[in-house]
Amino acid sequence: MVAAAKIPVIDISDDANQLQVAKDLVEAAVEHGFIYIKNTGKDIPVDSIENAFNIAKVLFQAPLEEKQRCSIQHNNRGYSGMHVETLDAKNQRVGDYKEAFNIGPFADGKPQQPVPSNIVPYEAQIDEFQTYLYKMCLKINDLLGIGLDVQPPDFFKTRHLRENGASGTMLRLLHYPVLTATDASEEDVRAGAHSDYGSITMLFRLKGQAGLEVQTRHDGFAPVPVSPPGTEDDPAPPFLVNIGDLLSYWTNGLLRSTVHRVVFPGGGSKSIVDGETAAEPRYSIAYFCHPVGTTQLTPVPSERVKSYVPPSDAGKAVNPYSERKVMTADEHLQMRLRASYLKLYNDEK
Ligand SMILES: O=C(O)CCC(=O)C(=O)O
Ligand SMILES: [Fe+2]
Repeated sequence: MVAAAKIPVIDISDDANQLQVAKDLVEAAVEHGFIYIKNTGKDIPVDSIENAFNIAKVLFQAPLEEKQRCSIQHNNRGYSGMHVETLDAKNQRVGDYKEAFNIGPFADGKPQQPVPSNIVPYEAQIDEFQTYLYKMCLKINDLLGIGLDVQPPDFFKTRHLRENGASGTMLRLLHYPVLTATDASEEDVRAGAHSDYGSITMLFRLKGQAGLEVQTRHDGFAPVPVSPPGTEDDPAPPFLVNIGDLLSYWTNGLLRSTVHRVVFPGGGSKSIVDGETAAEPRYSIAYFCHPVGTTQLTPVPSERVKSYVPPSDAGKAVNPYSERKVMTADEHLQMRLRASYLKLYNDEK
């Protein structure tokens, strides 16, 4: 049995205990950058998550031409096919072995982008799921502000409110097919090592489906089980929250943005946890939260952030985008998208 990554499990559903929960969340964000959020079914109904996975399965079964009709655009919405995105451009010679569909916010119950016709009947369910995710994004941002004693404590939350302006927030459905003998290449990775771009990411996975690994402080990678000990009997596996580069940058590096990847586990250094397999297609759903695009990323008003001095041995753990120069949330996102979608941007120069 391999050693799983050490990531705390936190229950944020108990509002009576808010201050302690907020402090625990911040400590986990400083220490690990990844947090399991216990899934009690209270904030996000289990049905809604199951529906979303079923919709993803339907969507990816659409004919390739139909998915390509909805190809990803500069607004970061739409379909990206196999090998199109390269999350670790410095080290990968082949793009990621995955396909993905990015869905932006709906307006009046309707997507504001082309979607494959086979998911049109499910638009109401997608809209509802996105609403739960948006509320959860606000709740976690609220807790982080309280736990960090930002002034005012709702600083992060108000900067994520839709009514304050458009943002890069995105729902992403992901499909990682099984590596077939004919396609197989030594160079294939499901998702190259990367840190996320935004403020926080919420990640949903299916029981038994291996693949996600996080970088440890010793420069190795450790698997992240879908169902860590103590959550086996919950209505659904916990979801993961991880800190993205923007929030790390915004807090002068205090909150940790952790490098992670998705592998074909089972061989060599790519270990697998008991009860999980890579023998079936893998699906995951990510919700990338971003503050309103015009937000200036000057360090957040918190004494703890102000007095934070990064450890001198931080080395690679320091986010490569943390060099301080003021930019907006939108500029930060554009910088990262250009690096990941080389072809989309280069073809149009
Ligand atoms: O599929 C996963 O488990 C992780 C995906 C991921 O890290 C990403 O899309 O940023
Ligand atoms: Fe990621």
